Amino acid sequence: MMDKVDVAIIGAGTAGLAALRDVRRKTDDFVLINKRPYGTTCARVGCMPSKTLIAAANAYHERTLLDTFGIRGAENLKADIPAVMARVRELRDHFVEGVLKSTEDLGERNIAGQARLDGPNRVVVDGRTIEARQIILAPGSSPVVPKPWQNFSDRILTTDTLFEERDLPARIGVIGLGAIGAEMAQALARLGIEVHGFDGADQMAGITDEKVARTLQDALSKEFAIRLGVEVNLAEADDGVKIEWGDDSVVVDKVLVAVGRRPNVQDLGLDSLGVPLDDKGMPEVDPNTMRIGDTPVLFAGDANGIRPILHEGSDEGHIAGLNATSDAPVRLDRRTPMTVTFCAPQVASVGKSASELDLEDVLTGEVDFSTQGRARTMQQNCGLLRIYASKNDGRLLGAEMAAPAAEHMAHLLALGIKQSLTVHDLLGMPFYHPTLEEGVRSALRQIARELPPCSISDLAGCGSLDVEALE
Ligand SMILES: Cc1cc2nc3c(=O)[nH]c(=O)nc-3n(C[C@H](O)[C@H](O)[C@H](O)COP(=O)(O)OP(=O)(O)OC[C@H]3O[C@@H](n4cnc5c(N)ncnc54)[C@H](O)[C@@H]3O)c2cc1C
Ligand SMILES: NC(=O)c1ccc[n+]([C@@H]2O[C@H](COP(=O)([O-])OP(=O)(O)OC[C@H]3O[C@@H](n4cnc5c(N)ncnc54)[C@H](O)[C@@H]3O)[C@@H](O)[C@H]2O)c1
Repeated sequence: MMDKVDVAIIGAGTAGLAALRDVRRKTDDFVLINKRPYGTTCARVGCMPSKTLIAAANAYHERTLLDTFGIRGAENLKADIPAVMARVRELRDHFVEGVLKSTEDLGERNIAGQARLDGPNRVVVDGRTIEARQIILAPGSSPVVPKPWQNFSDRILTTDTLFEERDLPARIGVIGLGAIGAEMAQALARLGIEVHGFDGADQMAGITDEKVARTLQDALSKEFAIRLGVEVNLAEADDGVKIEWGDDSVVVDKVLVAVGRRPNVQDLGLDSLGVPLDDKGMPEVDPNTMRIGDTPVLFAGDANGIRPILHEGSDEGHIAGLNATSDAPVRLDRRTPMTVTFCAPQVASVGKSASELDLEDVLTGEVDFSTQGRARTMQQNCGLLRIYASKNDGRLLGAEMAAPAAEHMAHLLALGIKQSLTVHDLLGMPFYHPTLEEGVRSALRQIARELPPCSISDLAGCGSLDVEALE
């Protein structure tokens, strides 16, 4: 049987659904093909259940601060892990249900099955061939579990299985301390589990600024064991899994593998497109149109490996949807880069990261949150924020931070970078007292001291009082 449609979308994740929204505005002649399960990585096994678990862990962790606030009796609090996990799933189910509703009116245009390209205008799903004028690929990504570790079967967890656990064991190893590993290792530790975290790299959570990386490592090391720059091996143990590194080892009950995610392209038929593929089997994609070369195929979301985070995947779906339904190419500028990792202190990067700049060649201002007034009142006085600005004109270039409420400061700085603002422009804004944002002002003022002074009639030139309670 051969069907013909205007647009075929492969993948009903965030990118695919964003594409669908734009395609539907122009035509009803489409199909959405999705390999089960439905519900998106974000809602089902990603952003939402992970943040729900983190919220529970942080709520329980607050008890460690209560005595200092003068609030007694915290030692009687207990984390009921089965109840914590049940709430994660309950909320997860709610989020997934909302996603499922968004496609329930598609009828036969919603096809459950694994799609494979058969040339630039054909998709095969369960033996059915569909010819499409334009094809949008959005098949997402999956957790990587190195082959030898797969032998440890149910001792191995990934974020595809973690949230299904009814209870959690006493000892968990977390291998890979990128975004997922840093978030989950700390959450598990805060729930009272003995956590051993490992990463092959020397820095965690994607931080590239060495000073910020060290601050994060010092902070997280107080909560769980961290070994960086190590190569680990797994071995059988009587009562669990032995994690070995160098001459050392530790036995844990389960291991959460968080060493990255791989694009779901293995059986996608990209080789049938007739375009060059790199050594990972990936084609080149124009990030402003999402088109693969001159083909009628657009490639969006985690699977293209460009910016594998949610708002970027959603943008890419939008760009792909526009291009699949317009006669002329639609080129969209991409947003100011921004990432946030939801550990505590939160990690964020905005604009250019330290690794993309020559730090000798830019102005750098920083604030140490250990002595920042508002952070101290809340017992969140831990972290470092570093801002980078151009030596020529003081224009903001980027920032990296491991700081309290970094998610909010990152958005503020992203606005400044997007608007091409200078350090003095930002210092001209109001900074309310006492806020964590006053920390941003301290870092900006440090940079401003390296720049020609602004006019005496400009409040941006107003300096610091150098008094903790007043900054
Ligand atoms: C634990 C975790 C936490 C995260 N936290 C955050 C966060 O806090 N903030 C953030 O920005 N990002 C976060 N992310 C990343 C974010 O979830 C992803 O970037 C986003 O969900 C990717 O969306 P997508 O549409 O590309 O893929 P997906 O949502 O995975 O959708 C792809 C769909 O395609 C289907 N599919 C695959 N192959 C085929 C095929 N051949 N045929 C048909 N269908 C196919 C899949 O089954 C799936 O339904 C997190 C990810 C994880 C795992
Ligand atoms: N808050 C967020 O935005 C958020 C949260 C979770 C996940 N995500 C996204 O999900 C994706 C996957 O996250 P992730 O943390 O799995 O991947 P990642 O690539 O961010 O981190 C993987 C980490 O594993 C380490 N590693 C790789 N192989 C290793 C090995 N054999 N032994 C020890 N360490 C090893 C790497 O050095 C790296 O630090 C990312 O693209 C991320 O952006 C985002």
